[in-house]
Amino acid sequence: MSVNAVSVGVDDALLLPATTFQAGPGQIVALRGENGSGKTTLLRVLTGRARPTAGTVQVCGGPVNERDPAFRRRVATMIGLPPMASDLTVFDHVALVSSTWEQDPGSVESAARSVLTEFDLVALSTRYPHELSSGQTQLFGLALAFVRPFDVLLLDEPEQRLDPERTELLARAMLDRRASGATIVAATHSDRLADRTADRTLTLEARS
Ligand SMILES: Nc1ncnc2c1ncn2[C@@H]1O[C@H](COP(=O)(O)OP(=O)(O)OP(=O)(O)O)[C@@H](O)[C@H]1O
Repeated sequence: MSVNAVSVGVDDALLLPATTFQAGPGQIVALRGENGSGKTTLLRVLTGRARPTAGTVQVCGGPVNERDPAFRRRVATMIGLPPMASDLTVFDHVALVSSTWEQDPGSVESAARSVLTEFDLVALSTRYPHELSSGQTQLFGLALAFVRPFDVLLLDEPEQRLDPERTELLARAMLDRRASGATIVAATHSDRLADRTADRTLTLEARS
């Protein structure tokens, strides 16, 4: 991933000041900075949900294009909670996402069970989304991001609503995917998560 002098502006507002960084396979970058410094905007640029006003971006060696299935196959994101179907259980959702990306249909159920175990959600497998606490909902969203294969994972404050034990589950899941060669960029306000996982920190400077 290569970000070169990328900035984002809307009318007179500067959402992201000029930012440059690189991240390779097997690296975790913690994106730090105070509220409003541009972390989510940078993640949105990396997913293709926002266009840079200036600068260049490459993800997985090519241009960013959310509409390209090959790009989406390689890049997973969790920016806010994903939409959820009120009449599908936690297990149904996770299996549905897994089945979208898993080449071998016979592996879907085991992949779903594995990620539910990883995020301590097995006991909640048969619940509906509206039957989860806020922290459990966050874990559920994370399970939907982590159940699928990816080369690049973009996370926006993934530690939100999590207690220290569940934050540790998240850290372990991130380190596990890093060990498999993934590049992870995580915007976070958690010193604990950054200290535990990050190879590098990129701090966006606040504007006056
Ligand atoms: N559509 C918009 N028009 C103008 N300014 C915007 C717009 N969207 C976001 N901003 C501004 O862009 C700046 C960066 O927002 P962004 O959400 O990227 O910050 P952040 O670092 O993720 O903040 P937080 O830590 O609060 O999540 C903020 O000052 C925000 O008010």
